[in-house]
Amino acid sequence: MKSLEERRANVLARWRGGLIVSCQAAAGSPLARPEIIAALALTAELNGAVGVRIDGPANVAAVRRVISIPILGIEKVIYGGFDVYITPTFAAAARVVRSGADLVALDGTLRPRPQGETLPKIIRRVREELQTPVVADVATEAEGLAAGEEYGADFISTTLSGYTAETRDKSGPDFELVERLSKRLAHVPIICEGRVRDPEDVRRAFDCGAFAVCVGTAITGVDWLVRQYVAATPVAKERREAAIAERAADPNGE
Ligand SMILES: CC(=O)N[C@H](C=O)[C@@H](O)[C@H](O)[C@H](O)COP(=O)(O)O
Repeated sequence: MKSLEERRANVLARWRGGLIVSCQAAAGSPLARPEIIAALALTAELNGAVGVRIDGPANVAAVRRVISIPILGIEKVIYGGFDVYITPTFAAAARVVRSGADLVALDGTLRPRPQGETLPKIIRRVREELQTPVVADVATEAEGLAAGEEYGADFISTTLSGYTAETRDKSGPDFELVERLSKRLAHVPIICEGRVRDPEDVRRAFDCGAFAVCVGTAITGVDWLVRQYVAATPVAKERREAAIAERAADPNGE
């Protein structure tokens, strides 16, 4: 098994200044199949991406068979009563590492976690017991500083900005968070992730001090992309108008 330091050095050398492509598909999408996720990941590699972000052990294993760039593994698990869902437990992290991930991203907020686990403890266990570097997915500057300075996360990603109670009002990539964290955390690389929609956003993220940029929906979110274009068609407009008219005619209807 490679040591934590070897893995960390490998990713640092290969990811600096590069693009990570998040290859995910929502449950229920016809794209949510390991062989399709693997094809998306290989497409990313062949066209110059330096890494991929992959959800779930079965997808990680399928991707590992076809690419050689580092895989950032996550496992999204929903537990009733908890808001954290990105690799919420040590067991989830262990599953993606066993399936072939080179590093693990996990919820880096201080929100309560299932099974009484805590962020500092999960980060320590992933690094020590799995010898695997950790990316902390954060929403705020305070969370990034805590994860990077106090709990030993190897990388910080702005993934959750816009998706927590405190940051719900944010739209677009959080360039300000990238800038603040990269100034304050000189030794912890910052990944800009979340709502990066075009190449100009990527340039701006690097200008703000990002170490790497991760793009998902704008590249691999085929379901989302089709919906955006459909929404701009006359057919969609007619459907919207018909629905409004139907509700006006029968306000108590289903
Ligand atoms: C908040 C959350 O659950 N983010 C997820 C994390 O894995 C993914 O759903 C995103 O697609 C990913 O972060 C990339 O972002 P975007 O798809 O906006 O480029």
